[in-house]
Amino acid sequence: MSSPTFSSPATIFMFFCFFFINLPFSNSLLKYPLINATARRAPRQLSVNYYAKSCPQVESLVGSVTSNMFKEAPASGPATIRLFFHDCFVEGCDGSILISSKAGSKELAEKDAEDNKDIAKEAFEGINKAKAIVESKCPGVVSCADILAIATRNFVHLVGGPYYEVKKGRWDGKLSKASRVHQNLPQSNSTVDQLLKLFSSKGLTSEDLVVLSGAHTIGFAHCKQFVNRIYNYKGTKKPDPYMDPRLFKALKMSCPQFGGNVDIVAPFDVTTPFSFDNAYYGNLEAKLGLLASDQALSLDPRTKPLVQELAKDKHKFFQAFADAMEKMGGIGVKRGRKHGEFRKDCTMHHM
Ligand code: HEM
Ligand SMILES: [Ca+2]
Ligand SMILES: [Ca+2]
Repeated sequence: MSSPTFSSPATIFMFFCFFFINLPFSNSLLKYPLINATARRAPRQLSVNYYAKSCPQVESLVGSVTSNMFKEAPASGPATIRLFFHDCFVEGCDGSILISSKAGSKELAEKDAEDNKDIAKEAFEGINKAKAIVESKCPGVVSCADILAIATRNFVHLVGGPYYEVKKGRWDGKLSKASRVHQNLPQSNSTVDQLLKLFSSKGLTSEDLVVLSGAHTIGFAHCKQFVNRIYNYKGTKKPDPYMDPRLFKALKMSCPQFGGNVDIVAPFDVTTPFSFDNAYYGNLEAKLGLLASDQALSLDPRTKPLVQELAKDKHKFFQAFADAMEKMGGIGVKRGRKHGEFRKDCTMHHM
C-alpha cells in the first residue's frame, strides 16, 4: 500500500498547505443527483442493461472492490481514472492496457510503455481483483473493459464527483503493444493544437478536451512532467510567465532542476487535490495549472470560454463530465471474435 506515488504526496502536500489553506477533505461522501448521460446513443450500442440477465450483480460486485480499494489505498482512485483514459486512447476501450508483457517475448505490452509506467499498480490490482470476484459469480461473461469502465465511474463518485450510469457490452482487445502507446496519448507539454488533433482523432471535440481534462481536479504528477516550466520555459532558462509565483516557489522547493528524488509528486489541483470539484478550472484562471497542457486550456481562445464557464458552474461541469466519460467510454469499442475476446484473467489474452 505504500508505493512511492502513494506515500510521497503527503510530503510535498504539507508544503502546499502552507500556501493554499483551503483544504476540504469532507465532501467525498456527499450524494450528488444521478446524472442521466444516456441521451445520445453510444457507438456499437453499448447498453446499461447489457448484463441484466447474464450477470445482474456485476455492478455491486465491482462496487464492493472499489469501495475497499478506496478505503485501503485512496490513490487507486485517480490512478484507475487515468488507467481508463489510457486504455480508451490506445486501441479503444478494450482492456488492452491490462495485459502483462510475456516473458521472453520481443515486444512489450502497453502496460510497460514509458507513458504508462507511472500509473500506480493499485489500479491494475483493483481491476484484477474485481475481475476475479466477477468470474467467481458469472464465469466467462463480463469483459475486463467493462469492469474498468464501471470501476472508473465508482471512483469518480467516491471522490465526490458525479454518479452516472455506465453502458456496457465492450469486448476485450486482442492487441496490446507498447509501441502503439506514445503516439496515442497527450503529453504534458502538448500544445492546444496537438491536443485538439489527438482528441479529434478519437472522435472527441474541444469541449470534450476541456471537460475531460477536469479529471486533473484530483491526483498528482511527478516533477519531470512540469520541471521545464519552472527552470527553462521554452528554452528561455526562465520560469513560465503563466505560472503564479507562489506556485513556482512551492514547486521549485520540491523539484530541483537536476538530481531530485524522482518519486516526488505535486498535486494537480493545489486547492482541493482529494476532491472531485470544479476548482481545477478556477486554478487555471489564476495561473495555478500544473502542466503546460493544463494551463494552455485557459490561454487558447478556442478553449478559454469553456474553462471560464466551468470555473463558475460545478453542476454544469458534473453533467458535462458524465456525458464526456460516456463518449470516451465508447472509443473503439469492439464486438465479435475478429478483434475481440473474453479473458478469464485480465492480464492474459484468451488462449
Ligand atoms: C488532455 C491531456 C492530458 C494530459 C497531457 C495528461 C497528462 C497527465 C500526466 C503527465 C499525469 C501525471 C503522471 C505522473 O506523473 O504520474 C496525469 C495524471 C492524471 N491524469 Fe491526465 N492527462 C490528460 C488528460 C487526462 C484525462 C482525459 C483524464 C481522465 C478523464 C486524465 C486523468 C488523470 C488523472 C486522474 C491523473 C492522476 C493520476 C494519479 O494521481 O495517480 N488525464 N495526466
Ligand atoms: Ca485499449
Ligand atoms: Ca479538486
